[in-house]
Amino acid sequence: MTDKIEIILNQHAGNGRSKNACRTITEFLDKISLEYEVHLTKKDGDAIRIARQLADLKLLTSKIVVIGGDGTLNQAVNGIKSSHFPDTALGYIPGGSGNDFCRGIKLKIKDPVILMQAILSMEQPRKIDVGYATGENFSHYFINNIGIGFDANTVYYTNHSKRKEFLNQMHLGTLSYFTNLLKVIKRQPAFGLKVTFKEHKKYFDSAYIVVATNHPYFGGGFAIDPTADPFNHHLNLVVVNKITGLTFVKLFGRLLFNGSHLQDKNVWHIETKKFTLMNQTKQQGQMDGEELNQHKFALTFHISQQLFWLPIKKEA
Ligand SMILES: Nc1ncnc2c1ncn2[C@@H]1O[C@H](COP(=O)(O)OP(=O)(O)OP(=O)(O)O)[C@@H](O)[C@H]1O
Repeated sequence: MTDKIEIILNQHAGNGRSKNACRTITEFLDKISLEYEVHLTKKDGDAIRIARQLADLKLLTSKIVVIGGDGTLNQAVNGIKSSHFPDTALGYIPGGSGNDFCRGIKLKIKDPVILMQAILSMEQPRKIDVGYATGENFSHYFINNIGIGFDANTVYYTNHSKRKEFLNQMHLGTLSYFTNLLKVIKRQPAFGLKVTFKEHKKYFDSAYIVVATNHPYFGGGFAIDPTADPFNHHLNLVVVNKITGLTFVKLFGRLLFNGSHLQDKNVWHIETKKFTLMNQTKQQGQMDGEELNQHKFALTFHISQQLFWLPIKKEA
């Protein structure tokens, strides 16, 4: 029996989409006379702190529900994992611009109130894979992916572009990503990369796109690895070598059209429980669409799980 909803809201996510979703949900909760409290994020990192504090209260008859984009959900998961009760479940109403996590877990319900009703009716939470990356001064869970190079650079340009807000307002977040993608094609250099997995070491002289991913999607719906599955207790790693001109366009077309880019000679991918990545020159990084800035990353990736109040058929 749920007698209260603790809402973690990032009202800036999705250019107002989260704020609107929260309004309709609180109207619905008022209507059914269910108690709730809205915990607003005011700055970066707030969703970590709020989720941790709520989990530490071990509220047995409340459900915590996040309303925001993938970045806000990422923070809430990290807050739960760093609490004294890391098995605390999280509900989620997507309100971002990309919403890759919900696409990746094949969440069918789009209407926030119907989703809230489904969350309320759930008696048992579902387990879904999340990634976990560690390095020197780095220890984070991620729900979608961590990318080094091309896609991270695209996130960087998208976040710093004046057109993002305009395109988001027009509900064209993916287009915003796409136009910046063209800019990055010109600017992203090739870089050296070392990958270690199982007993193997693999070196790339000219890595270009490097994505460790929990499910197929990045950038608001691009299926970088259509074979990735957020329920199989594995992470996938995709490395694309530097390609230019027509080769790039053709490969990108295959990615959009049928996912056959994975078979191209310039693309390498694995599916495994654990691997390490080291890039030899400083590159931009991204985690669930948030900038990690430029680093020579040395990260070990593991698979982990998080409990969610989300009505999905499959479970990890
Ligand atoms: N009150 C706030 N003001 C400004 N930024 C905030 C606030 N609260 C959280 N943030 C920042 O918002 C970012 C998270 O945005 P989020 O990813 O949830 O939305 P989005 O980018 O619109 O969605 P998506 O990632 O799904 O495209 C984080 O960087 C977080 O620190």
